[in-house]
Amino acid sequence: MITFESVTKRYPDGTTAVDNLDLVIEPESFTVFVGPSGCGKTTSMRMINRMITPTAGKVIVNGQDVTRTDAVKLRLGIGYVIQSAGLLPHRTVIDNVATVPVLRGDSRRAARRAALEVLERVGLDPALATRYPSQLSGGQQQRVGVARALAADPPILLMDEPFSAVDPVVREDLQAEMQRLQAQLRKTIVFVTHDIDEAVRLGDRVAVFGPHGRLQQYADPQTVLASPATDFVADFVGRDRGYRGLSFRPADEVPVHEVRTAVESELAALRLDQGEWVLVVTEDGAPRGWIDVTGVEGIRAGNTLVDSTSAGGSLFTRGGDLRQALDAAISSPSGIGVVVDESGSVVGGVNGSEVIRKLADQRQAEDQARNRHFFSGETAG
Ligand SMILES: Nc1ncnc2c1ncn2[C@@H]1O[C@H](COP(=O)(O)OP(=O)(O)OP(=O)(O)O)[C@@H](O)[C@H]1O
Repeated sequence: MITFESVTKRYPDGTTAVDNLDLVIEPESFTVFVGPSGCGKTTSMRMINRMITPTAGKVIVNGQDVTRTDAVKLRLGIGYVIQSAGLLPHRTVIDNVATVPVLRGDSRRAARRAALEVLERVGLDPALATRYPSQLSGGQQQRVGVARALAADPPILLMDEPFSAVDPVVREDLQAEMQRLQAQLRKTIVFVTHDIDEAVRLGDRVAVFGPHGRLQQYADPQTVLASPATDFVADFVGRDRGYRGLSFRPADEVPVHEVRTAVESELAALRLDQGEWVLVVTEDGAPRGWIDVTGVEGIRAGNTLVDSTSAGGSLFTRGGDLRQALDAAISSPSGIGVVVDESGSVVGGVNGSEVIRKLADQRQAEDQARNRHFFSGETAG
């Protein structure tokens, strides 16, 4: 069991990321933390494995206050899957999966044999085991990320927006795979997403986070949908369900703006204003996450790129629909949805309010067309 007891996290710059959180996560349950970007989901999750320590209150895992447990031992019992899969690029798939068991003291041979079994379990062809991560598709990499987290057979699995960066079809496959796995394995899973559809589909329990890191509702998915506890939840749930209609509308008229980008080696020298965000990209132009002034300070102080950037959510591949464009915008800490081309390189950004405006324009044009048919005596199609 995982318990949050009056947990607050305030960052040194004064941001309250999590405000007085009380939450009990039952063993073997699938709990989803959902809410828009910046409402404290990731911070809450990272307090479970002690990547972040609370400012006040306690996080208790299996009866022990995590700040009083040995961090290494604690993490051996907690698998962790992140959006970009976090695979080691210079190790083969099988060695990525075998990493933790080897660290734990298993022989390399035994760890590799077990890794092959886990790969099969997550639906990956064992023939891929000798490839390097860059030789896999995004969806396959995420499966390897899940396999790696499962390899040490931890009772708890933390998953932070694990499927946000893959396209919607692959994402549905991965969700179905997760449901199948959970039915077999019965782990205690905590899963972060900004997508209410994903939350409702996967969760036994859904925790909806709102502004300033305040928990708005914690209930089973049906209750969240049918009886939202606050106006915020009603708006979030209602708005997001309205998105479904967006999937049929192309986004090709939504303006794509230039976004400021930087590669890792340029970060320490960046000068940013408070509230300004820069998109970090690889040498090939693929997105790696957003950075703000606090992140740049972190880089200068020697923190890693992963610790200094916000992964952001889903990407919008040029040519996609309005839902994907809006999804990218609301899941991004900067409010700008990242647009990539077919090869995954950044081409610019879309703005959430412009996506909504485009939708309103399209609906208005359709209404006018219907009225024209009506007044001319034709039947609308
Ligand atoms: N290291 C940090 N220093 C200062 N503020 C931070 C730090 N990490 C997160 N924050 C702030 O805390 C708040 C909560 O962030 P958190 O990442 O937990 O939210 P989230 O809901 O997971 O959002 P996202 O989905 O974008 O990651 C945000 O306002 C964020 O800017």
